[in-house]
Amino acid sequence: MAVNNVQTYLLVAPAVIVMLSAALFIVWRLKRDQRYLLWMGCALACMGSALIFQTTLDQIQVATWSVLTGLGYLCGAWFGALAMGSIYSVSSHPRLGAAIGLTALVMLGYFSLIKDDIVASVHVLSMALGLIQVLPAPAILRQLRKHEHLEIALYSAYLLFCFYTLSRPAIVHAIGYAELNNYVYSQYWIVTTMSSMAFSLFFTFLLLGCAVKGAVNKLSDERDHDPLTGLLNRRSFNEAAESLIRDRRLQPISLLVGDIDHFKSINDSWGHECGDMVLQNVSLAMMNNVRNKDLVARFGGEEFVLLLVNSDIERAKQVAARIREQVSANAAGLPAGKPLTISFGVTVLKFEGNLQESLGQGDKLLYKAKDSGRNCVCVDPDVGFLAIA
Ligand SMILES: Nc1nc2c(ncn2[C@@H]2O[C@H](COP(=O)(O)OP(=O)(O)OP(=O)(O)O)[C@@H](O)[C@H]2O)c(=O)[nH]1
Repeated sequence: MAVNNVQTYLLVAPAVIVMLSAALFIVWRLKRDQRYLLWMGCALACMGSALIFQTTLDQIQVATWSVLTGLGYLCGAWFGALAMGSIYSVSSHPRLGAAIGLTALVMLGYFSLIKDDIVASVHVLSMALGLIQVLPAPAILRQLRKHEHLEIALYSAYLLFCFYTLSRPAIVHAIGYAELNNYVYSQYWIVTTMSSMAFSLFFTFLLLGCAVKGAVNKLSDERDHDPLTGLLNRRSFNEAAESLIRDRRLQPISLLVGDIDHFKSINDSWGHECGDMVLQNVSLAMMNNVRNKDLVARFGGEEFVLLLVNSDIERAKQVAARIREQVSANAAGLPAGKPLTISFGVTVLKFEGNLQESLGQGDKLLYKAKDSGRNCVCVDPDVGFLAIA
């Protein structure tokens, strides 16, 4: 298995692939939550190692070791499909992939160790690799509309790679079968190693782009949302509300300031965890009663603010009443028989009016509702109190 000069040059491409896999492993280690980096790292490691090993073999050894090198390539394709499935949250059908791989290994063994037919080996391997790779593709295609440019580019490159793998028998046919008699020095081998390197570089580049994008999205999500309930926090609510208020088409806009009654006693009686669950369930009740463009925020503690677009005071009153009823009806997860109520202050925002002033007004109305015995909706300016449940 001595390596000569030509082989040294041929080793450059697979060595680059192995280095790319190391880069993906390192980024995965740093981030941990993006599994597809690990799977694609495994895919490139398997493929690169198999390419390196096969490049160092002579013609007889290529046949002798074909099952082992085939195993490397098949594992690479299997991990690659797993990576793609993981990015788009679809199944890569790993069992079916493994079954295709095992069948291919048996056929490879037959065509290299028993019948010695290198053309058949190449064809079997190419078809099996292409089929394993293509397994997650239809499911990804079905939900591709949800994704952005980067993910669409990645999918297109992957499809191209699947197509290239499946068409390899045709490439061998075009180059001429005689070439394969000196396998690792053939044009076929140069095309294979170079194209594998080009695709690996492209995939690594796109995957790292996806990883950076995912990290940025996660950071901005954490910056904008309350970690317990997933609702907007005060800062992101103010930002989003200011831009909605400036849009004349969304008028009238109403503002609801809500606060769970006697929340402290829930914590004191049933523990902080139960209090957290109540906050989550109340948030859910709020989200279930608003439309897509409306905003729901947790301003801290047990205080919530809702901004309803295209909503006059009547609709705002109805929404507040519905939330109150739902919260009281299922007590937001409290032990049976324990009452849970919520009070609201409701006001309407003027076009380009001062948001902070209106929030202050909503707060005042909320305190009025609390002073009036809680479990009610206090409406601005003179609609008065809704009935107490
Ligand atoms: N479980 C839980 N409790 C919280 C959280 N944030 C604030 N609290 C608690 O919420 C309680 C708020 O109590 P108060 O401000 O007295 O209000 P209240 O008991 O609801 O009384 P009223 O508003 O007057 O009806 C405090 O005991 C806080 O510790 C949280 O994230 N989780």
